[in-house]
Amino acid sequence: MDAAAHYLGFDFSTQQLKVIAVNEQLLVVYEDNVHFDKDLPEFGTQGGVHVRGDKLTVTSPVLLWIKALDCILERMKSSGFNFSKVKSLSGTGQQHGSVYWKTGSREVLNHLSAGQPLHIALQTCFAIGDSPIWMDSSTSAECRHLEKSVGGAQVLANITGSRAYERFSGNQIAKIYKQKPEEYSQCERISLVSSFAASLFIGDYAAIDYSDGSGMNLLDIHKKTWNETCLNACAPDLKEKLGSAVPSSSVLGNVSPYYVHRYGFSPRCSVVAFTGDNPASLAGMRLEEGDIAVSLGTSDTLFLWIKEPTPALEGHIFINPVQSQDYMALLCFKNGSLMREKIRDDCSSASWEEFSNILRSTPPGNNGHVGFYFDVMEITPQAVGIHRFNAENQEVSEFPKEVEIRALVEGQFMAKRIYAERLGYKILPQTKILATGGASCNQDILQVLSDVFNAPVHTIATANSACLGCAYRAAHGLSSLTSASTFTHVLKAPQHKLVVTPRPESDKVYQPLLERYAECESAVIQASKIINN
Ligand SMILES: Nc1ncnc2c1ncn2[C@@H]1O[C@H](COP(=O)(O)OP(=O)(O)O)[C@@H](O)[C@H]1O
Ligand SMILES: O=C(CO)[C@@H](O)[C@H](O)COP(=O)(O)O
Repeated sequence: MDAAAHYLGFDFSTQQLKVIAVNEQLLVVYEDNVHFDKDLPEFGTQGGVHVRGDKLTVTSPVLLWIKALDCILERMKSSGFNFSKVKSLSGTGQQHGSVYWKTGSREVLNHLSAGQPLHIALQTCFAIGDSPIWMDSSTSAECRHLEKSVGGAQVLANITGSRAYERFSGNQIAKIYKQKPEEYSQCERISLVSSFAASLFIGDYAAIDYSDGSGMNLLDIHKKTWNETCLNACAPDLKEKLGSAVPSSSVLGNVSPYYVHRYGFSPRCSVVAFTGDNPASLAGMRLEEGDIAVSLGTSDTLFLWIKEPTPALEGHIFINPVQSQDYMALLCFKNGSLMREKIRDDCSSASWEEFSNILRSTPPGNNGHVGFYFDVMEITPQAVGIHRFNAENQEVSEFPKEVEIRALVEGQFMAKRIYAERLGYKILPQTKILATGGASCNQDILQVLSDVFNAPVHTIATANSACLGCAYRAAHGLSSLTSASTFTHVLKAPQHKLVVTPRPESDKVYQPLLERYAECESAVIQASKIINN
């Protein structure tokens, strides 16, 4: 690799846009973020999103993401960042969100003028200004229709890696087509958040990559092509609007002249396909066989690198973002950081420090108290509401504050272990948990994770593994142009750091509690079904 080269990774996540630059030794040399609520208050988002009146529909303004890119690049420029050193860049976006480009927008993208910020140049380019995002759960009817069209939920999972999920883009597109047929027909290209962001950099429509494309309920994860039955079940002319999918390490082209003239990028700076934030984290965490990654971002996710896909009715299989002949398994829990923040505000004076002190001073196992905290309709499992059980399995209406905090954190991690084991994952003596995402800086939360899984927890130098993974992917994608496409130089990046090990006797405490948690969970799922019907 070139001694003076830099590689950039961008992360268009739910609450913020982040950027990381690494040097030729893959060490981080620049890091920044634009926080949507705080830095761009004119869009009026909360946690980066707008939750609509029905509480099921959740969107984000597409121009917010574009203005955030203008902001972060301007800040880099003001800080003296030397864009001409950037040999390649890549990026990632929150998964499943979809962007609807109006007919004629390709022309606008092709002819961006360096004198104008992107959010002004592109302000009329979208047929739908509020993009549906991963937190949306308003498409149950579309999901049932899609499953029926292919012969059932398991058949759909066998083809696309997942049964129909409300947030998956195919079902979101189907809803847009049904509710806004005019806007749908005005649209010449549909992007994912990741490929939309890549389009901004190449000044043209960027292809969807295999890995993020696996989160749409449309891509055949074995053949790596769009499945015609799924496309037709969702909306007409969808194949043309999506374009072809490409391997995640593809080089899409060079940055558009816009970036050369406005920011001083080299005209030879390559853009490597953008992917979903969880696939990007997998690349950033450098998972090895037997390891399990837990991302504690806006959502909590758990993922593994797998060779043989066995799609199930819970969880997802995506095409692997590093080796496209392999796969990754993923479980997503919607009530992650925002739920923890809510309980922190109610029970520990809005202070993470106090929250941590309470976790430290309460006993593992919480004297038998277990809780389920689903502020919004959960994905895994499909259930809603707050449910608390005492040691006798009786549902109670309140817990003391310190019991509440431990019940929340233990419950979140017990659910992760139970669902990972149902997917066939086995915790072995050599198992490592690799933690990332905003909450992975909290050692007391990680101690509970370690105790519940009875395995050590490691982190990498930054909690932003998705963003870092994209800087690595930028370097990897470029090297694949000149040499064999391996990820080996990335494996030389700084190693993981051991943060916590399980406390003695953890297994004795949590084995019986896990069984009780699963029993109580069945009652909670049942109660949610009754409320919904
Ligand atoms: N000290 C802390 N303890 C627990 N959680 C934290 C702490 N610091 C930040 N967080 C959580 O990290 C979340 C943001 O995580 P991040 O991975 O950056 O999100 P995303 O990439 O989804 O935008 C915040 O919502 C916050 O709740
Ligand atoms: O829906 C999923 C994964 O299937 C979410 O994990 C989104 O990809 C959002 O990610 P974060 O903003 O929480 O990192």
